[in-house]
Amino acid sequence: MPDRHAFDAKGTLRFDRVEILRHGAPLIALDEKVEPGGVLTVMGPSGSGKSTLLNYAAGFLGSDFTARGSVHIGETEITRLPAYERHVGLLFQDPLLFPHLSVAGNLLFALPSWLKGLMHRRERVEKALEEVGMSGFGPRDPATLSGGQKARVALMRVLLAEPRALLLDEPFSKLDRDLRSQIRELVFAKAKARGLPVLLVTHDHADAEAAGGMVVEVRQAE
Ligand SMILES: Nc1ncnc2c1ncn2[C@@H]1O[C@H](COP(=O)(O)OP(=O)(O)OP(=O)(O)O)[C@@H](O)[C@H]1O
Repeated sequence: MPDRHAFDAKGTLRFDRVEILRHGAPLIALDEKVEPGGVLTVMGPSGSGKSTLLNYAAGFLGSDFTARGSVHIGETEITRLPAYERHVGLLFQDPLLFPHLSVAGNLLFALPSWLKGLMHRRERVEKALEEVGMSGFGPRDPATLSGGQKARVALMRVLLAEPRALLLDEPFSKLDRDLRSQIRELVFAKAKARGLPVLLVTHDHADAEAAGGMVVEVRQAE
């Protein structure tokens, strides 16, 4: 049996005295936690290191940076694990759907490898589309979708991979106002229903308010 999960329990996402340095100079620091189903919002000026912080948690820190401190989900220190075993779901400004795959292909790609049987996999995908009001969209080319539809597919692609936490890097910023509030309600509701802790990076106070949790303001590094 392949490793079904590197770790199973849902848990608190915890940044334990994390400090990130760029070329040896302090960039950003975070010492906070977010409970399952909760949202922690990180706000701050452009260039203050918010995306870098998410990259550290996800395992993609660039070579210009070094980090101290650790990131945990429940009892597991994920910063000790390779990126592919961290089970964090990432959403960015752009939905980043694979252009050469259909909507269903994008979603099938995300399913964990232990989930066997093509029929079973297809059913999961169809259910995911149904969950976001997109039944029957499986064969569509992602290029033919509206911005809101792309955002919904990107969300379900992340959730189908069964993450233990969500890291959101300005995922609503390219959507116009009405759509923005719809999509963010959807993202927060799905995360809450699954008991996932969420770290949200945003410039928008309305996003922070809608998230409802604690807000941390980071400053521009000197
Ligand atoms: N891959 C990289 N290699 C080197 N420097 C980088 C890299 N990515 C970002 N930087 C630099 O690191 C600093 C922090 O960037 P980061 O993208 O984390 O900031 P941010 O707070 O997310 O900004 P924004 O709000 O504009 O998205 C910036 O000075 C940026 O130019």
